[in-house]
Amino acid sequence: MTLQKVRLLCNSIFSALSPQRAYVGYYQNKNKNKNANRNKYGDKRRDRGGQKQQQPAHGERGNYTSIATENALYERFYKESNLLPEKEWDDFWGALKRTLPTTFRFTGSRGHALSTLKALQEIHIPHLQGITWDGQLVDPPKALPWYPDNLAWGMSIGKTTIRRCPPFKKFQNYLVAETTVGNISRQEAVSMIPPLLMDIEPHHVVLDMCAAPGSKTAQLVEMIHNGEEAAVSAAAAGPAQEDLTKDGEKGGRATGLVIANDADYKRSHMLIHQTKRLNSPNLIVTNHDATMYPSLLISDPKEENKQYLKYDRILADVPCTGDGTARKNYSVWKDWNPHSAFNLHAIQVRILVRGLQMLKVGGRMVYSTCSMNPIENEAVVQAAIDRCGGLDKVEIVDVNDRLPELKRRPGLKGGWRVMDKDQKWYSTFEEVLRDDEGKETRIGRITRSMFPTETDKSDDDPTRIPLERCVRVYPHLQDTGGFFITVLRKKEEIKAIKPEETKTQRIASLTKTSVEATPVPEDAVPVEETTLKTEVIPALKPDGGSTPPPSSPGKRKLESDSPAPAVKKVKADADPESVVPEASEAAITVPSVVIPAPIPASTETTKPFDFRGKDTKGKGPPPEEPFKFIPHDHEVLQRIYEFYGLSDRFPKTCFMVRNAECLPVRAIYFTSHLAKTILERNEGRGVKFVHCGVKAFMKQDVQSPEVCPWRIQSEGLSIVAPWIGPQRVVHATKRDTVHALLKELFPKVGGADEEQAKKEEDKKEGDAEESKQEEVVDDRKTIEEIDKQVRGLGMGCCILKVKKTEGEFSDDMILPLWKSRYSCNLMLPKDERKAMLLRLFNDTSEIRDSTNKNSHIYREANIAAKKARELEEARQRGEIPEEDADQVEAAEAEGKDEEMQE
Ligand SMILES: C[S@@+](CC[C@H](N)C(=O)[O-])C[C@H]1O[C@@H](n2cnc3c(N)ncnc32)[C@H](O)[C@@H]1O
Repeated sequence: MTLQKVRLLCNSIFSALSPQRAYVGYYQNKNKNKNANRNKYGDKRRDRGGQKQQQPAHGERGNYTSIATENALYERFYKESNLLPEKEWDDFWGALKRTLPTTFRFTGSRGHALSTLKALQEIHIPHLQGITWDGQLVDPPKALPWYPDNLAWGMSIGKTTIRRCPPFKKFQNYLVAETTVGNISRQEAVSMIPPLLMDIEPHHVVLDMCAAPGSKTAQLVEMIHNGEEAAVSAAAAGPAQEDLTKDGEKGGRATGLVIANDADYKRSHMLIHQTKRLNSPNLIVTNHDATMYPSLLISDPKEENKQYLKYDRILADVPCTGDGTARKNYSVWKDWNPHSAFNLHAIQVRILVRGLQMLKVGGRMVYSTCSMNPIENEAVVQAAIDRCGGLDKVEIVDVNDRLPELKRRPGLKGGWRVMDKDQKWYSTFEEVLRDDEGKETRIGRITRSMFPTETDKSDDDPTRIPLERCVRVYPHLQDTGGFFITVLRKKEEIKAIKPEETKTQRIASLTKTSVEATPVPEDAVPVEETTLKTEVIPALKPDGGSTPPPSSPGKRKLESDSPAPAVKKVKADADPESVVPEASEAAITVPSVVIPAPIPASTETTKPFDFRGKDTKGKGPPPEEPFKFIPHDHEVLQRIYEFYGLSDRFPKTCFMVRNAECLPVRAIYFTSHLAKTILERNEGRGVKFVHCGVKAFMKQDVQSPEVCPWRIQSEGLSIVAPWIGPQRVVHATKRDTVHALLKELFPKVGGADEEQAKKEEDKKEGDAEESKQEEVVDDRKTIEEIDKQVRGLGMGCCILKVKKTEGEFSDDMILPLWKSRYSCNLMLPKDERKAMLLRLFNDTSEIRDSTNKNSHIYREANIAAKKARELEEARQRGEIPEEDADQVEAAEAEGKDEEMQE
């Protein structure tokens, strides 16, 4: 296995097992020196009084009773906020201090997820009931009652028990195996809620505005592909005329699209890793500031009446203080303060407003945070609805009847207060103004929109925003983190966005003088306004967007020691191409690209923080490789179609490569029609696309001209497999067949007659060494059910179709197979084989390699693998230019069979 592959595998295992830790890791790196003395929970093992903390038992999950889960201000804030009835306080606070149970979700298509779940329910759960360990009853994992189809589970058992207690140890092996191959994803329970309330259908165009690390994006993508397997199978089996959908996709494929975006360049790449395992051609990843997300062109750029993409569904899982994550995030206890939310409030409102602008009329937008603070929640919803023109334009959807088993509390109708940095409570903005006495210390950070506007309105006042329709989830209700969700529906097109109140205006109301009469130094303004003639997307530069994005807080946790952005005024540069055409638009005010510092003023520095994790003076990220679609009559595509007998109903126009010359040299990717339209129409407009397409075919060196050098890449298997002609398909139904293929590397095909013929041929050629090797006895058995079929196949890549049959398999399966001269081999990594053996056969024994590696059967693969290793080493020494890297990949592919054994 090459170093690069080892690195990639480690990364994906790491992020699959623990997306949250992957995120924390990124920030931990940034703060490496500062945190050098900290333990794995982020504390210094000392409480505030300097006492050494008690260490958790070796191997046990961090127990928050043993580290300082105390922050008097955090406690006071929520106690005095009166979010909950007094009698619930102890439960709430007690839950917040306990370690969060581990929760996980079965991923992939519904059918696939259900079959992985079946193994849990049938093989493991029966053995995990009524077990006592160290004299205590151990809780078995339990399905989260509110999650559909039992596809999400939780467990509170500690690691030591899992390791030592045999039934749990076996269960742990299953969890690790399935997580490694991406069938199970660890995700916090509350974080699974927002996508479930979005009502996504396979034709929807969905935008995930703040998507990294991508656990919710994964849910959205799965929803887009819901039912696709069955639809594609039916279409492939049915007549050609019936499967053309209105959106131009044929063959039952989902026509929708998910665009996942994150403003942080590094985190947008984390997003790619997280979603790659889904192998979706209906996904695009972008890297933009969501407050100014660009309008994407979908009409021909030359057309006069330009059309821009509008979304059926939008998720804004915005950056927030994350104070609902205290059960897993030690920094909340350490760093919480009331003013962290102040700067975030403005960004959150802008993200929500921008989302509502881009939403289709009738479309749904979900706003969520993992904070419990009303300033980041109800206040944001209220302000965004107001800025969009009120309840005529946007309504809050009542989702009380959804997920009936989910325990929740209604949003706050009003009455919340704002605590300033001196820990003083304010009920109205006017009180702040009065207190400020012209010193302008408070109003710089506290804005009018943070206060409730609906408190005094009666329930039947039609102008009252029904904030109680928002959803609050508290830790003690069902042993989760704290979370906030609101579902919004756009009722009418939003023609104008009401301006945010500027600091100038705030000061004007304070001093009771006119706005004009109150000059304010520009560099002291944390939030700017720019009045433009039309609704504008950010200035997109034709350089592919190398302009650094503006600063903003990273994830929900505020980085109190990150360098803060200098507050500066940025010109909102109206690109006429980027304007959303809206009839009768008068002057519309949009926020400029200035984003306030995410941290208290006292820690601000003048050095701008760059999302890319580099100083803005640095070079920035490398430009993304362009996305170029291959002409449908290209000879390479013709060869592929011919070799695999691909149906004419499979689209030839959606294959692309990642090089400016549009040359299929190494990998060919497949995308959906809509993704293609968006990539092509927005080329050169400065939209920062960082990912799209599923690797469908990879080039490799082949010895014989009749073998197609383009093998099907496992990522693209489920996309192309239904359309492959009979000449490259092997059929199986029996459990024994699949078991033998998984269990053994390179099982033999062909009878003794062919073996003998080969030996004689070798002898004739006088290959002494080869003859010597042939003397080694090859005692492998052929696999009866497929032996004849495989013998009849030409060499090269093919697929194994396993059909569900009574008493054998309950689900259909498709697996990649490679036919060599005298053997065949499933092209599956060892981890995947092991997971399947465990899932399908409850078999944990080692994979057999009864082959003689020196025999002629392996010679070709061994040579190729050696060549691949040498080339990779040379590349690492810098002896091979990157443009020749495809040779390395090809050699690797050739040696893939051999690699599977390593
Ligand atoms: C709460 S996290 C999102 C978690 C994600 N939805 C998930 O389920 O995995 C917020 C994300 O917003 C990103 N972010 C912060 N400011 C942003 C902005 N102005 N525009 C877009 N993304 C932003 C952060 O980099 C972070 O990845």
